[in-house]
Amino acid sequence: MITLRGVTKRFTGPDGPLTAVDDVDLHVPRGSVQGIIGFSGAGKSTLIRLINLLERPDSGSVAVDGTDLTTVDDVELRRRRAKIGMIFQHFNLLANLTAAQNVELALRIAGVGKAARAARVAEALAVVDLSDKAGAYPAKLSGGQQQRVAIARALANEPSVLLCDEPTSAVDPRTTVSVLSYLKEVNERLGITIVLVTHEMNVVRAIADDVAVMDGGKVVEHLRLDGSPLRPETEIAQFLIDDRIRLRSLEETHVG
Ligand SMILES: Nc1ncnc2c1ncn2[C@@H]1O[C@H](COP(=O)(O)OP(=O)(O)OP(=O)(O)O)[C@@H](O)[C@H]1O
Repeated sequence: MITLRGVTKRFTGPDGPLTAVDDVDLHVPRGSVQGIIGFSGAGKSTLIRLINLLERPDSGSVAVDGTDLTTVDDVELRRRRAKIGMIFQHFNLLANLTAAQNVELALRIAGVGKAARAARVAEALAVVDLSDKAGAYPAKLSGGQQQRVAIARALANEPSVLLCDEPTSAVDPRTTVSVLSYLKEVNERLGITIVLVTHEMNVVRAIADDVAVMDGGKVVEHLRLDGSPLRPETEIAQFLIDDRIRLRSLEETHVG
């Protein structure tokens, strides 16, 4: 469960101060998938990075699983962060490590003992159906496979929350479907709460329960994806749900 209250983040940009995230409230129930959508510069990446305190808010509170992360000391923050996985647009795998070693490194950093690591690596790679690629280096993997290794790396530490910052922006539409299907599986099978940032409505529509629409650092609207017709009120939401890129059904899962 994630609860942001009155969260604001300011930066100093080339043209002076700017408010990237402006007094945002957001509640993500445990086990749900929260989409965050908006145009470039809306504040989406900053908002998701505020959830694990990669960015520290100037004001407001950020509670994950009941603890306000802005109030804990560095040791506790590190412990809490280990339970918040993150995946990125460009996968961020280390090129000189195999898939298994990339996953293992995350466990080593989190202080997991050698004996437990091998089993956890094998389990995490199995979740994303990459057991047969454990010894492969990233350069030998497709974009979709690399993102699945990144998902496995995030899962290895048994997180309660998985933050996904544009996880499908660097892959083709077919691979997008595959990555989304694994994320959905992670959510449903492991009960992990997911926050997913994207600028494509079709990506969130495929898996999210609720979409926060951002504009100018604010959440301007929520769209519930409960099967009922969407009735966007703001112009920005109306524009964003105007599907320009159609994804094939998630039923065609586990490809790419
Ligand atoms: N570290 C930083 N220093 C200065 N300005 C920043 C920093 N990070 C973000 N910004 C600015 O904050 C605003 C919001 O950026 P953010 O990356 O959160 O938007 P976004 O919606 O994720 O955009 P995109 O889809 O392009 O990634 C932008 O104006 C951006 O230039």
